[in-house]
Amino acid sequence: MPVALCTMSHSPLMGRNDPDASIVAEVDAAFADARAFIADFAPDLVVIFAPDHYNGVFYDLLPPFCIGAAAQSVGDYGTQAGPLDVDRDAAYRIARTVLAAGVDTAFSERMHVDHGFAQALELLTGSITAVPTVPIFINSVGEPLCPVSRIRLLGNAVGQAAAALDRRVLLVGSGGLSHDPPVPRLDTAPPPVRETLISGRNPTPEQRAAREQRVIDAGRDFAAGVATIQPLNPGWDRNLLTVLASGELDEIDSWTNDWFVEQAGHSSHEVRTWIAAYAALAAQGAYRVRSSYYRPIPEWIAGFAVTTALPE
Ligand SMILES: O=C(O)/C=C/C(=O)/C=C/C=C(\O)C(=O)O
Ligand SMILES: [Fe+2]
Repeated sequence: MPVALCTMSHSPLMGRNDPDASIVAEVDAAFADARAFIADFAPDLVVIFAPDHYNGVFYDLLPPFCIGAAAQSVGDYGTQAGPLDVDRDAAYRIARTVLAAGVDTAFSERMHVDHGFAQALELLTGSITAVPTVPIFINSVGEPLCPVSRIRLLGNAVGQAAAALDRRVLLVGSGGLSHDPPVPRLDTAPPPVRETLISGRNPTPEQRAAREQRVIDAGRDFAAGVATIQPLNPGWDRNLLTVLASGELDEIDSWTNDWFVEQAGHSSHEVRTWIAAYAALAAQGAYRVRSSYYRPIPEWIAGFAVTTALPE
């Protein structure tokens, strides 16, 4: 069945701590191109892989993956709040195929998602309900993480499931390339923050605003060169884009989780969502990258990229 792919970095700092207007215009043009590509493809189902940033998934029960049969967006960083238009039947069909392939995904009838999903759906399709969706969470933040080789297997199984649906399926991956924003970590967080990582659902508006302001401040400091967070790594980012475009995805299996962090920061694990989306596309045969935009954008704490691809 027809498939197409669009992968994109997200950043909660877009519109909150913008780079020079010429760079914003360049990114806007990349998204306009992606939207035109998607409109031309006319998907009737979006399968989106995205991470969570302790808004929907916590250490009280932290699976490596979760397929949502129903999901609602928490509305962080000004993204749309409320239910996604989840295609429940497609979600179950995909989950059955993934489990049959030996990939032990979790499953949810009440998934909570954050800007990782919502920003991508809004930017690419106009809203969180524009096209029926199957949201697939990939843990990219809460260590310990599974080896990245499992992500390729997940993507492959999702791609096989997508092929068996009689649908026009857009595969989306949402996550930054090299970046190390100040997402708290369980082993270094002070006790009150640690508790929010374990069970922090439904913060008060004041608590959410304080978290968001901390990230905005970090973006300002990073762009000013005075933040203590890890630099972006454009060389690493460009190599990743080259490998994804080459179709030689099994090369990625040897990359260790520590190497991702050393090279590209903790949140570079978010490229798991890209790897899954490309592996899903590869499940249907050879593919060709149709467009690839990249720029390191310190104001957004992001190696920022947007790609589109189609089967050959
Ligand atoms: O500080 C917190 O509690 C949360 C921080 C974030 O949610 C940061 C998110 C940053 C991204 O999504 C990104 O990929 O840069
Ligand atoms: Fe993120």
